[in-house]
Amino acid sequence: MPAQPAHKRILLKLSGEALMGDDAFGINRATIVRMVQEIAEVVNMGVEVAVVIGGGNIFRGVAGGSVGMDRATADYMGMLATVMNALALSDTMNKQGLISRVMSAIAIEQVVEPYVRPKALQYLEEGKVVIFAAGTGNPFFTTDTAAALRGAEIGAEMVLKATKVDGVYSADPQKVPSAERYSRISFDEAMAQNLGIMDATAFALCRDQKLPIKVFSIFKHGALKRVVLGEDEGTLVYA
Ligand SMILES: Nc1ncnc2c1ncn2[C@@H]1O[C@H](COP(=O)(O)OP(=O)(O)O)[C@@H](O)[C@H]1O
Ligand SMILES: O=c1ccn([C@@H]2O[C@H](COP(=O)(O)OP(=O)(O)O)[C@@H](O)[C@H]2O)c(=O)[nH]1
Repeated sequence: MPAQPAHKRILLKLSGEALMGDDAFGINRATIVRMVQEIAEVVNMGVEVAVVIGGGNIFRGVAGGSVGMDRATADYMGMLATVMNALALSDTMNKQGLISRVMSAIAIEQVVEPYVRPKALQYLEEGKVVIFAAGTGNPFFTTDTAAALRGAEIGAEMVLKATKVDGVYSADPQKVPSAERYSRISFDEAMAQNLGIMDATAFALCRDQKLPIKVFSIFKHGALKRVVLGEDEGTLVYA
């Protein structure tokens, strides 16, 4: 008998920057195709998958703000960047035989449908992949917070944060090579140590809702499937 998934419904957060692959910016075709193949594997196991996609490969509000732009304006540009990524992801999914629907937190109806919670739940029950675009719809937030928010709203059993590093470390591993990886850490410990893997708003929301987070590498082949099967992969952040 094939292995059974440990989770029925998950919220997958895909880092925008991971979509760049080895490119300097934008969306790397081979990278997005490979990501979709990994997602298809878990969808085909019967897991209901919702995705929150970032936008850092195209635009980051903090970067715009730092060069003198009004921060809120820069953040709206960042949200629009996530819509572009969502459309690219959805297109790639549909070409690979998955059925996906993009829902936006900001009104942009000629392009994608608005986020309506019951509709999102219906799509998930029908086995469609729902891609949440435009983050939370508010400036000064991140797509990590959107992942926590939407994860809680749809009753996901876990938030899966697919990123460039393979877990939560004692310090940023890209800056401190000697940092050690945790196999599990509580929200309180992660927040007390100010670990930069996720912003505090996202951590706090997940902690309050008792929604665990699994941090793992999007570049590691088969990692998503192993997380869904409940195998030892990445770092578990628990309440
Ligand atoms: N304690 C830590 N453990 C792991 N990664 C960390 C830590 N502190 C900072 N980071 C950094 O956080 C990044 C992941 O955050 P993420 O928000 O997914 O990136 P992005 O902003 O591209 O989406 C990693 O690239 C890593 O360098
Ligand atoms: O609820 C949100 C989500 C995102 N953003 C903006 O969109 C950008 C891209 O999102 P993020 O940086 O979270 O993407 P990732 O780190 O995953 O690439 C952010 O920098 C913000 O400027 C925002 O203003 N509100």
